[in-house]
Amino acid sequence: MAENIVWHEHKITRAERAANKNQKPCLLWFTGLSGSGKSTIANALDVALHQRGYHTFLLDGDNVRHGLCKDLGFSDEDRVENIRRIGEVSKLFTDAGLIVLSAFISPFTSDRRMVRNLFPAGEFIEVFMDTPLETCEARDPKGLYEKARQGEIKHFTGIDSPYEAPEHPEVRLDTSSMTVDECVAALIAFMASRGLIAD
Ligand SMILES: Nc1ncnc2c1ncn2[C@@H]1O[C@H](COP(=O)(O)OS(=O)(=O)O)[C@@H](OP(=O)(O)O)[C@H]1O
Ligand SMILES: Nc1ncnc2c1ncn2[C@@H]1O[C@H](COP(=O)(O)OP(=O)(O)O)[C@@H](O)[C@H]1O
Repeated sequence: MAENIVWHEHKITRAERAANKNQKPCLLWFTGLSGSGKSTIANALDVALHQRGYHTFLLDGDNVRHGLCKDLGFSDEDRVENIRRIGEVSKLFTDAGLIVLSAFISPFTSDRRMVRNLFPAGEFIEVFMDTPLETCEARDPKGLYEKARQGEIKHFTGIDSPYEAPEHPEVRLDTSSMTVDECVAALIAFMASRGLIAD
């Protein structure tokens, strides 16, 4: 498909764009079940980084599915395409020099690996929201587990569609035992330990 298309190098490099922002771009990839806290923690980290003066952007499942991915559903095939598009968009935003936070269920290991492989070593940070299904289901913030249990929603992750848990995430957070502030502190500490933000 891309055989007659030539890649154009930009005059301003990725490194120059980041240097103007005084920061190191990276992608924090939040993965986990619905209700595991991806959106809550990504938003809280976004606020914390923004307050420290960093230039960030947050990509979130529900919002992206209203626009860029509104043609996609929840079949395995559509989820693969969803993550492919979001990975590419995340890459573009980091090329622009931003710290990107992406929060999607992203249930398949191979798709998360594909996104990781778009990035130089150390710039992709997998954040596994390792909150037990029972906690997510008890929270049921959108009433979707209830509908899935009653068969009103098919292919719901964790119920009748698989979630392949990351084996070696950079960060693992369980929001059944950690507060929002503790999760944010753990992420800030991790980023500082990797030199992505100042101590
Ligand atoms: N069948 C099914 N399975 C899982 N989730 C469902 C489904 N139908 C709708 N929803 C809602 O869509 C949100 C997940 O979208 P994602 O783009 O993150 O999913 S995926 O990464 O492509 O698997 C998810 O949002 P979160 O609760 O924020 O995870 C749900 O609100
Ligand atoms: N420690 C915690 N961390 C994150 N969310 C929590 C925590 N305790 C309770 N919650 C609640 O759990 C729900 C998580 O939902 P959400 O962040 O939308 O998850 P996801 O984006 O993974 O679907 C929210 O209603 C949030 O207020």
